[in-house]
Amino acid sequence: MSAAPGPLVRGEGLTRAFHRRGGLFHRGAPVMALRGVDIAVNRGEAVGVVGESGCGKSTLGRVLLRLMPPTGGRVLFDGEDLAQQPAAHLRALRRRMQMVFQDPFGSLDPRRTVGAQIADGMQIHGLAHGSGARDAVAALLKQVGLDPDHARRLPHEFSGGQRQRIAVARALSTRPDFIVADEPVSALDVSIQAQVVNLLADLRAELGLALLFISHDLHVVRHLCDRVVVMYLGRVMEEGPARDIFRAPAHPYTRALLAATPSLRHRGTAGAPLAGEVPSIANPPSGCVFRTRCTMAQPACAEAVPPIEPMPGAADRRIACLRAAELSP
Ligand SMILES: Nc1ncnc2c1ncn2[C@@H]1O[C@H](COP(=O)(O)OP(=O)(O)OP(=O)(O)O)[C@@H](O)[C@H]1O
Repeated sequence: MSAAPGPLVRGEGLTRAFHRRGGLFHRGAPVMALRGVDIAVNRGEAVGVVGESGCGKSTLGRVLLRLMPPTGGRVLFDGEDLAQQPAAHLRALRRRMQMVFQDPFGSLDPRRTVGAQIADGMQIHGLAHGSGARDAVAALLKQVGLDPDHARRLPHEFSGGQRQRIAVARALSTRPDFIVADEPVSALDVSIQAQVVNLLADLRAELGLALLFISHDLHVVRHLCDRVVVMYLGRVMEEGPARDIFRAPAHPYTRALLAATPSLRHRGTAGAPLAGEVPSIANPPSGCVFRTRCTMAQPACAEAVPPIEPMPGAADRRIACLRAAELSP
């Protein structure tokens, strides 16, 4: 397996527009779900993506896996630009990247046994057939904490947590290096969320997987992730080691997000909780998109989009704020 230097996955200047229908002859202004997002995920690293609903987290995950193409920018997987690959090579790269979706009920075919569904990826990619595939399915079920004999059952015979384990087994079936988990536990009972999170954490450590973990739940992100990317209205506001960001959030948006989670507040660093509604993503504020809710906004914030840059005094963190120098931890 090749191992180009640099991150396993890199998104550069990613934009993604969605066109809305605006009547028979008129197309409404596009929704820009991503606006110039740069992101890197290193081998074996877990990166959390957080931000309020609609800020572009799922779109980012899908674009990185090329489940949808970006409308601008590019995605490099192991150093290779996904948009430039011939179909056969793209398929080979795809084997190495998988997704676990939020809804364990909708993501499995109700009419096929879970074993058959777990075996699909192995067969498509020529990894195992026949009894080899059956053995591999049994091993995967065991690896995710299920009885190997369950391969013969249909999805409706399982609970939500068990189905999400099956979805994880299916994602692992192609022996990926990179998994995007999009809110993988938010549809589950609170009582079993931790079990599935712990399963993902264990598998990541055991298999050396890189993980993009999309979540509203900051506690889970703190528990699971090495790094955090904070998004707002299609842009990255702040990024850095999870430990540092949770200990000392810098961007006013990150501070406000953490302040909304009382158990994550830290004396001296918590800002005011978020006030007001998220502006429409179809018509975001000029300049810094967060300025209309920011307690530190100045007139200059309306004029230009602040670039995301290394934070003064913390080279492994990046922040998009005109007042970054005042915010350094
Ligand atoms: N297929 C689509 N067609 C049109 N608009 C879309 C599509 N997918 C996403 N959007 C829009 O893009 C924006 C970002 O959506 P996205 O699902 O990426 O956000 P999110 O942060 O994952 O939200 P949530 O936390 O609610 O899942 C939203 O305004 C959404 O309505």
